[in-house]
This record gives sequence, structure tokens and C-alpha cells, in this order.
Amino acid sequence: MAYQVYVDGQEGTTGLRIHEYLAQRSDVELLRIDPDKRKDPAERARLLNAADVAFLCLPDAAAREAAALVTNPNTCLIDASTAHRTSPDWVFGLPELAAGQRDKLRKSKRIANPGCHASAFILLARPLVDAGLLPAALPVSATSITGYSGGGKKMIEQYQAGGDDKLLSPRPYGLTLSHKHIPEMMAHTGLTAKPVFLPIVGNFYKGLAVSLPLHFAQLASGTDATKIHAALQAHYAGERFVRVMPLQDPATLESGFFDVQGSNDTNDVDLFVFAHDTQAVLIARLDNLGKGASGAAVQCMNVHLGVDEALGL
Ligand SMILES: NC(=O)C1=CN([C@@H]2O[C@H](COP(=O)(O)OP(=O)(O)OC[C@H]3O[C@@H](n4cnc5c(N)ncnc54)[C@H](OP(=O)(O)O)[C@@H]3O)[C@@H](O)[C@H]2O)C=CC1
Ligand SMILES: CC(=O)N[C@@H](CCC(=O)OP(=O)(O)O)C(=O)O
Repeated sequence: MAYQVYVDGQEGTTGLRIHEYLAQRSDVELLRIDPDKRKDPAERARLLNAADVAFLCLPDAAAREAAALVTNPNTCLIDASTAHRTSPDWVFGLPELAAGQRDKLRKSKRIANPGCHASAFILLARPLVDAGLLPAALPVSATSITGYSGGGKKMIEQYQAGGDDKLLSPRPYGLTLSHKHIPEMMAHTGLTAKPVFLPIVGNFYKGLAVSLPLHFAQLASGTDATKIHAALQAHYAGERFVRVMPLQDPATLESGFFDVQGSNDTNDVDLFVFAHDTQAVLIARLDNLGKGASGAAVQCMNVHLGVDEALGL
């Protein structure tokens, strides 16, 4: 029998993309809400409780409300929002995080998927903390360049309406230095000092790259680019969706420039190490609607159900 799957927030950017991934699958039957009732709590509760797997593609408050509507112990919730990412009752939806994460995802009925910026940052930093190269107490800084679809329907409409010259150039934001992904970046890397995190949204639909600059003098004694690269390779050996690119491979640069959109339309995260003398810049690149959101959610469903992790991706 096919798995019953419901997407709460089916008309949103992340929800629509999950529907696209699942539409072709014969092992999944999609439960759809009547569009007129898509914000009706009683109808949402009926479908959430009828589902084997329900994706929450909603603003944080609505995701919390949806979680409270579930009484069926068999319903597995996979939440794309920020609501539950550091909650001890939810498992973080990043299978590649550490050994044992897939086992936790298989056993849990509550999965909180990472934010798009956070996925990229955590996948760079966690292996270095685990390997003892990046001291957990080091205050690091990171920037992220992202396409505007990361801002959901409202931001997409704003950019696609045209006519506003201010949207033509890249726009740094999060300048209160308290972006909502910082708690999960710390919780799932083990970093104890709050990072300075600067996201920048650009006039392109999708694609995201987080840069993490490092001075070797601030890292464990003897750390260099080769050791950093080797630690990433060891951590992600055998992973299908995390690719560690050759150490400062010039083929990844076009005339000296990095292509932020180069992982689009995949569920991949590509990790790069560029180094010179005593410094390095690490970059993680992904499709914010793929591994940054909807692809990651489908991957977690696959892990939870025990089917091929790459099914439909
Ligand atoms: N876009 C991205 O790259 C990523 C997004 N996320 C997160 O995923 C979640 C969804 O994001 P995204 O798809 O981009 O957002 P969108 O704004 O595109 O979609 C959200 C959808 O939820 C609907 N909605 C709002 N309130 C309710 C409610 N009470 N009941 C039912 N439906 C409701 C909205 O309805 P209406 O159409 O009427 O507005 C909308 O269709 C968010 O928490 C976001 O932060 C996570 C990772 C990346
Ligand atoms: C361009 C843009 O606004 N991007 C969003 C992140 C999108 C994302 O990862 O979603 P969550 O809200 O689920 O964390 C932001 O920086 O807030």
C-alpha cells in the first residue's frame, strides 16, 4: 500500500516543490486539501492525522499550530520551518550531520529540517569541530549569498514585479546580527561563541553559497588547507549528496569568479576549500529549494521510511 503523504502549506514555495518531487512516485499517495479550506484547522487536523508523513511548509506559528493538531502516534512530521530546529524532542533533518543521525531519523516521528543558510554552514563547520581542527570556542564569521526564493512567496513576488531599482543590486540583511538560523548553527556544530552571520540576497531566483573564512593561526596547531580538506573528505566519505571538491580546484572558478548557482536543480551540497599562505575560505553551495528545503525534506522522508535515500531526488 502507498504511503499517505500530506503537505500542510501546499500552495507555498517549499510545498509546491515537494509536490513536484513526489508526483512521480508510485509508493506515495498525496493527500490534498480543498484550496478553500487550506487554513481551516479542523480540515488540516483531519489530513495531518490521516498521513503517514506530513510536511509542514508553513510560517513558524502555523507550524507550531500544526504540530499541536497531531494526535495520531503514527504520523511523522517533517517541519521545514524554524519552529523546532533546536527542540530536544525533534531530530535535526540533516542525515549527513554525524554518525548515527540516520538512525535517529528512522526512529523519530518529529523531524525538523535545517534552514538553507544553516545547512551550508553546519556542513562546513561540524566536521572541523569534530576533528578538533576548529576550536569550539572560536568566534567565527560567515556570509551567505542567496537567491530571492529563500524569502518565500512574498519576496518572490516583490522581485518578479520589477520596477524597483533597489532590488537590482545585492542586499545584505540580518544586520541586527541575530539571524534566525544562528541558534541552529551553534546547536548542531558545537560552536559555543555566537558567529557573526551576514546573509546577502541577490536578484536571482535560487542558489546559495555560505563562505567561512579561516585564519590557520586561530585553529588547532598545525592545521592547514590539506588537513581541513582531509577532514571534510573523511566526514563525508560515501555520502551521495555532499561532494567535497578537489582542493582549490581552478576548474570550479570561471575567470576567477565563483558560481553561486552551480548546484541548482540538484539535491547536492558542494564543499570547496580555497587557501593561500596562512588563510582559507571554505564555501558550501546548494540549491536553497533543493538541499536547502524541499529536497532535504524528501530525503529525510526517504530515510525515515527506510527506502532508497535518493528516491525521486
Ligand atoms: N523558501 C526557502 O528557500 C526555504 C523555506 N523554508 C521554510 O519553510 C517554510 C515555508 O516556506 P516557503 O514555502 O518559502 O513560504 P511561502 O510563504 O512560499 O509559503 C507558505 C505557505 O503557508 C501558507 N500558510 C500560512 N499560514 C497558514 C496556515 N495557518 N495554515 C495553512 N497554510 C498557511 C501560506 O498561505 P498563503 O499562500 O495564503 O500565503 C503559503 O502558501 C517557512 O517556515 C520557511 O521559513 C525553509 C528552508 C528554505
Ligand atoms: C532570502 C531569505 O530571506 N532567506 C531566508 C531563509 C530561508 C530559509 O532557510 O528558511 P527558514 O525560514 O525556514 O529558515 C532568511 O534568510 O530568512
